[in-house]
Amino acid sequence: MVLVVCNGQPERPLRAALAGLAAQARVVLQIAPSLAAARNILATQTRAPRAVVAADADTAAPVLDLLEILRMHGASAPLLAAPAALTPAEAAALQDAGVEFLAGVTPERQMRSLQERLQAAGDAPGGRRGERRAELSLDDLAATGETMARAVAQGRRALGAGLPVLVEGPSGAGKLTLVRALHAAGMRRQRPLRQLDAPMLEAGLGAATAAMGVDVERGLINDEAGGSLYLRNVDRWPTVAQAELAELLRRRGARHGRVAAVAPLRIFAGSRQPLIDLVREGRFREDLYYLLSVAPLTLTPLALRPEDISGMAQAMLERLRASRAAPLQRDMPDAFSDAALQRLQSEDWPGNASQLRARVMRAAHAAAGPIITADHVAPPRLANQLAGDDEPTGDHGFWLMDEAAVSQAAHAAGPPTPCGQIHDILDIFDGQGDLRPLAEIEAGVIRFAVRHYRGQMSEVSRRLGIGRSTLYRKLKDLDMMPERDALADCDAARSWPEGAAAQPS
Ligand SMILES: Nc1ncnc2c1ncn2[C@@H]1O[C@H](COP(=O)(O)OP(=O)(O)OP(=O)(O)O)[C@@H](O)[C@H]1O
Repeated sequence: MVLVVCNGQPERPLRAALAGLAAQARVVLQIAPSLAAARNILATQTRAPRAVVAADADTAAPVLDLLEILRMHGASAPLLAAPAALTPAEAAALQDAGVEFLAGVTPERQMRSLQERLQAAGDAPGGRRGERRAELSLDDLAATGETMARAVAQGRRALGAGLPVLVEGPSGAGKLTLVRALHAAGMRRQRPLRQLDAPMLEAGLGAATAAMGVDVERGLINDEAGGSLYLRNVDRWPTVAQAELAELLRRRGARHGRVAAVAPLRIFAGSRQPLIDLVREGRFREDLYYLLSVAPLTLTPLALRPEDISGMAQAMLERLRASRAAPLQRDMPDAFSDAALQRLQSEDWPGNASQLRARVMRAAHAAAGPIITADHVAPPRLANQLAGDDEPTGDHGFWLMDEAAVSQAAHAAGPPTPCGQIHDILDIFDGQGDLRPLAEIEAGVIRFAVRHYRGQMSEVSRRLGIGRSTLYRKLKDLDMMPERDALADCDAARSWPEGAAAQPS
């Protein structure tokens, strides 16, 4: 699915170009005529978009706002835009944010550029092509806050012992950033850090590693690939791939025995959910869990570690400055006011570090002087609306090419708080005033309960009076598994144990 965000219903030339794209590239397009509509689609879709297009944004601000919404929902899809009039500073701000530019001045040419981009992305599933790499070192990370400092210290110990490292934490918490820094600090830094992600594994582990140019046997068992391998989102790996990986790691262990510390390939794994919970629920192989979790590190949600926020925001700003050419740095702020930092610390950050980064970029762009003030870091106007500060705009319509998504999104359209209100979700009547089928009402109740109890599945199952396995089966039937479901994502922060610090390795 490609999400196309417009300012109002698209004009005729854009509509024609979109129709052409849908037909030629055979992609499902979802058109959101406002940022609020885009947010609703992201909150209700079970499949992440392949790409997001800010179709008629002329300036940098709405594109950066959209980026923040994407980060809030843990969407790592590339964001593409074709703003007509940008100052060099605005262009640099968008580039820093990883926004890609569509070529051409006409909608038709721009959509052709999008089509080429989608084709080019076909060989990089799961990759984050839109994200510019400006690595943070372990020292940089350790300086950002207590939780990070603890995780870094434990990570360093694991590096020294040559142990596989499992990093757990919700979407956008900084797992990959930590893994990159650990890789860069280790003995294998001259060799690449490769990533294997769940979407790459549909055809099995062998096919996925072959696509990376690595033979499973030689690369992963005999370690000829060298460098590091990051097993991203292992909590979402298909069962077959879990079995293949467990077998490979066992054979690798048998081969290297106790000399794993000097083996040329280091294994990292990342999980958005506490893996042990999945083991208990029978959704993750126990043997694989023990193979991967020799040195577990936990990055709790940002909301649970407000002491990390100012250090992270400063680090993000510094990195942003460093990534710009010297003449452009002069126009950039270089510090936050105390009030700005306090404001950042007072927010919930459901999208964690990803969302914070998007906000910092937006603030750096908005600030005219050397200091970022509290006003600059205020949530985008849309966030205020969603938090109920403004009147609802009523602008939640969709012009969609996917019928299922229309009805799904229409159900959740316009929740006045980020977690919705009961009448938005539990409408037992259809548009004609007739009762909805029981299955639909039940789906609404489950959806509401997941939101209401902030993704805490044990609480949801207790309150609904059903077992956890029944709950998970129903979620699966409804295509609402928590990790895929932005409803739970909305409060993923609370599904992690409060105050859970990084575990000793
Ligand atoms: N300690 C930090 N300091 C500065 N920036 C950070 C820090 N941690 C994360 N970031 C930034 O936040 C963003 C999200 O981080 P990252 O991709 O590492 O999250 P993740 O937990 O791996 O996400 P996902 O679960 O979606 O894969 C990145 O842009 C990264 O640069």
